[in-house]
Amino acid sequence: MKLPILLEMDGLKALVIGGGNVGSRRAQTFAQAGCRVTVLTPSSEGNQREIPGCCVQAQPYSAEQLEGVSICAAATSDHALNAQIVDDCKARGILVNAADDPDRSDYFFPSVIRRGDLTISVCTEGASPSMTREIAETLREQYPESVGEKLKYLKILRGRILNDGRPKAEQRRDLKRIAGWPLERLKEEAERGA
Ligand SMILES: C[C@@]1(CC(=O)O)c2cc3[nH]c(cc4nc(cc5[nH]c(cc(n2)[C@H]1CCC(=O)O)[C@@](C)(CC(=O)O)[C@@H]5CCC(=O)O)C(CC(=O)O)=C4CCC(=O)O)c(CCC(=O)O)c3CC(=O)O
Ligand SMILES: NC(=O)C1=CN([C@@H]2O[C@H](COP(=O)(O)OP(=O)(O)OC[C@H]3O[C@@H](n4cnc5c(N)ncnc54)[C@H](O)[C@@H]3O)[C@@H](O)[C@H]2O)C=CC1
Repeated sequence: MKLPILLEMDGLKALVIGGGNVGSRRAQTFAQAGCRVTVLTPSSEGNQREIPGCCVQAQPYSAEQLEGVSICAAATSDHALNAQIVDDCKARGILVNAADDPDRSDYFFPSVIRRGDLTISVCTEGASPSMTREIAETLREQYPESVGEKLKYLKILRGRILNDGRPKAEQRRDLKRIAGWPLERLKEEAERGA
């Protein structure tokens, strides 16, 4: 069973094998999360592709490349190779995803919507990535960028409430109440106490 948790990825070493469409997307996802990312591509593809924030190496995969790696994504179009990478990672306790094998993957890449401190993640565990995309689109409209701004003020007000020395029950009541306030009111209240 897959558990949705938010992992701190800063500084972790990630290895992506295959620098095609899917591989470069995976690599950028890791890089944006602060990982140190290496992408292995066949030497024939050499310097064809640059992937922002990633170290692209025109080298074949070998299990030695897994040294020091925390998380791995096998994204080649070679099914047998992807399966070998999964075996090698599992033998070493490294978390692994295979782009062509949801059943053997330790984790999935969901569709992610970020609005400031709000993270919404959608996944159908491979049943229908198209449906995932559709649901994510709906959520993007339902939760516009302004939600991130709201959260910024809620965080300030929450900090204040938790430090105001009142009984816990009263604080909780207020925390629930302000969560329903519109942006303007939150902003006003947060700026008033600043
Ligand atoms: C298991 C998983 C990978 C993992 O994480 O391990 C996986 C597996 C596979 N996808 C395939 C196909 C497609 N994937 C997409 C799109 C996305 N796929 C994504 C995730 C995942 N895809 C994971 C499960 C997530 C879940 O189920 O919720 C998203 C969310 C994130 C991302 O990839 O970055 C991104 C949407 C991002 C967004 O826009 O929000 C589209 C649609 C499109 O591109 O428009 C198609 C074609 C239409 C279709 O098939 O529906 C195939 C067949 C490949 C083949 O034919 O060879 C496989 C392999 C298999 O099924 O075996
Ligand atoms: N969202 C998802 O998870 C999706 C997954 N897939 C799966 O992902 C895999 C890759 O798909 P794409 O990136 O679209 O294909 P692609 O053809 O764009 O890229 C495949 C890459 O694998 C590389 N490759 C092939 N053999 C290799 C080897 N021995 N060593 C290193 N690299 C090697 C190729 O050079 C190429 O760069 C496929 O298995 C496909 O079934 C495909 C579409 C969506």
